[in-house]
Amino acid sequence: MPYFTIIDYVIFALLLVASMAIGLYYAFTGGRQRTTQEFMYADRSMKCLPLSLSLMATFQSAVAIIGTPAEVYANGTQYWFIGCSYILGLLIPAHIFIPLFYRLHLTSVYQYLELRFCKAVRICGTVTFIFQMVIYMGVGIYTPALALNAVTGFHLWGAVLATGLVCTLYTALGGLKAVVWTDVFQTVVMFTGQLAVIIVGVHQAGGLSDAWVKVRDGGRISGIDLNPDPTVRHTFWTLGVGGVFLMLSLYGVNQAQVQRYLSSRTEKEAVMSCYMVFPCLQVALMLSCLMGLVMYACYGNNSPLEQQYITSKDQMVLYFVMDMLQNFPGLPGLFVACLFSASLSTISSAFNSLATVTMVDLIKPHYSMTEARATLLSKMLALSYGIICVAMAYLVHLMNSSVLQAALSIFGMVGGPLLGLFCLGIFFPCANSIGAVIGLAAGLVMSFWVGIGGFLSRMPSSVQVLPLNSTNTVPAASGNITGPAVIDAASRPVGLNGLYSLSYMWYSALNSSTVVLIGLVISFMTGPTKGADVASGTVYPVMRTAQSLLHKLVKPSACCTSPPEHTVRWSYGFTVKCIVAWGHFNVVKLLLADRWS
Ligand SMILES: CC(C)(CO)[C@@H](O)C(=O)NCCC(=O)O
Ligand code: NA
Repeated sequence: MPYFTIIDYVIFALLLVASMAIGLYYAFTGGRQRTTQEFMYADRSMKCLPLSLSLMATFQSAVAIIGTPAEVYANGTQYWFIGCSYILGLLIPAHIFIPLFYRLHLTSVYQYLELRFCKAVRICGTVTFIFQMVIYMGVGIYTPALALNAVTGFHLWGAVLATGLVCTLYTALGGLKAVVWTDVFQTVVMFTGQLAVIIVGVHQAGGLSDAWVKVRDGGRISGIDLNPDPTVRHTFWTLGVGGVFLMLSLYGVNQAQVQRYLSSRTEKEAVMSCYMVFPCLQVALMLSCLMGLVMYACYGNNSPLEQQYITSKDQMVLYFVMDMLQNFPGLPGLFVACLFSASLSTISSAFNSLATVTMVDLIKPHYSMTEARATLLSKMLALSYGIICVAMAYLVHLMNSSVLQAALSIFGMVGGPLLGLFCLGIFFPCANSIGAVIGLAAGLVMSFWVGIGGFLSRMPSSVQVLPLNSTNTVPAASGNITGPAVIDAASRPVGLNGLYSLSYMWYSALNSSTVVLIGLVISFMTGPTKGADVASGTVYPVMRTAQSLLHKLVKPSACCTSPPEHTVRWSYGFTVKCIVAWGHFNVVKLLLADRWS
């Protein structure tokens, strides 16, 4: 078993000490974290650069650092096409969600739901968010600790507790300012660690051109896969289009991110920071995909998993690092610091956003209290979520699919319905509160039905039913869940199994459109909201914007004349119905696939 040297331990300890120091700095400077405005929104004075790094770091944890290379090693670079979804996935938040939320001067993104619908919808949204983030936090803290434990024998719960404790302390003491600035520092550590490993790895593989030849001959460079089948795990459509919905749920309506947009000095800077997430995310994606390729260049099909040095794909990256970097004292430590940096920056954002929503959405509306007391309570909340996080890590212990897929499935299963709820409010003025609550519930039911159904139908017992042809035993593909999806005509899933085998990358899209569709149907049945009753600034004028754009394109001089109101409303409604019907047509097709074939 590879081992850690003293320098490695020192580097890892330095990461924790430096993060703690940043937390203490913001606890004793500025307003000393004595108001909720400072604790939750950094006095709404943040600049664009730190915000953009922090925005990226929030959903980039050890899961991505070890999950993405493992994915690329096993199945090639197809996953890289998720980068295409970043374009729309960030442009839409920048131009629709951010201006709308920023101008409402919200205290939490769920306050929007009360403004647009009613208090009950706000509470439903908040509770769903807490549920999502608490599970995700567990995955985030457990992943690096487990990998470290499996590969070096480092104490599992020691690592969980050390990171959990440090992270809780600096979040509770330093507030959002500390969270953002530790994110910046941790992002630098993260990129440096990955880059160092890639450079040394390429060197070990015999240089750049040798490495390239190996990955190319090993078939790891995937061309664009335009297969429209929604059950294939990774194609251009599942990643590039399904991914947009995933990105919207994370970068458009997630409290952790909206909190950062709201804490910027100006609306323009909030939009800019969202734009700047694009290059940062692309760099992060590139580094982790390259890491997978370098691993392949070094091991070929002879993976340490194959040779049973390790027991799961998720231990591969760390094993690779320890294996290749034995002769570079300090580098293994740097990579472990990189792994934990990624996770610290994620769970600190989770603590802070959870403390914020619990305070702002669940406690403050019901109990009046002084500012000092509210701030103290927020800090206590951050602390309690730290404890919950460690407890969740224990639960995640029980999950057993690739961590990357697990995390992205959570985003789709719980974040998807939330995205649908916000879209229902923002794009459909006719939606009412009853529609919103029932729509959200329907979305969650759909999500757990498909998500858990999919999970169960992929369990070993049902796998045996499939014909055992030679394609099922590709060496790099361990297990049926993550193997190259070779679905031939005979084993193509039909009926309900068709729905269960839907690619997890579509979860967000399916669940958010379910919320919108059911929300609209219920709203029309119970009496749609009248245009005049909708609070101002809470809906986005889709048709108005589209038509003024069109007018500008067709005849630049006539950009200010808008068509009569009823035409706008009618064509808007019609377009929306067409889009929703088309989406659901595809789901129904999937369900009835057996009858039609
Ligand atoms: C959220 C995305 C998809 C954005 O690329 C990426 O950061 C990712 O794959 N995250 C996985 C979850 C995590 O790293 O915790
Ligand atoms: Na992170």
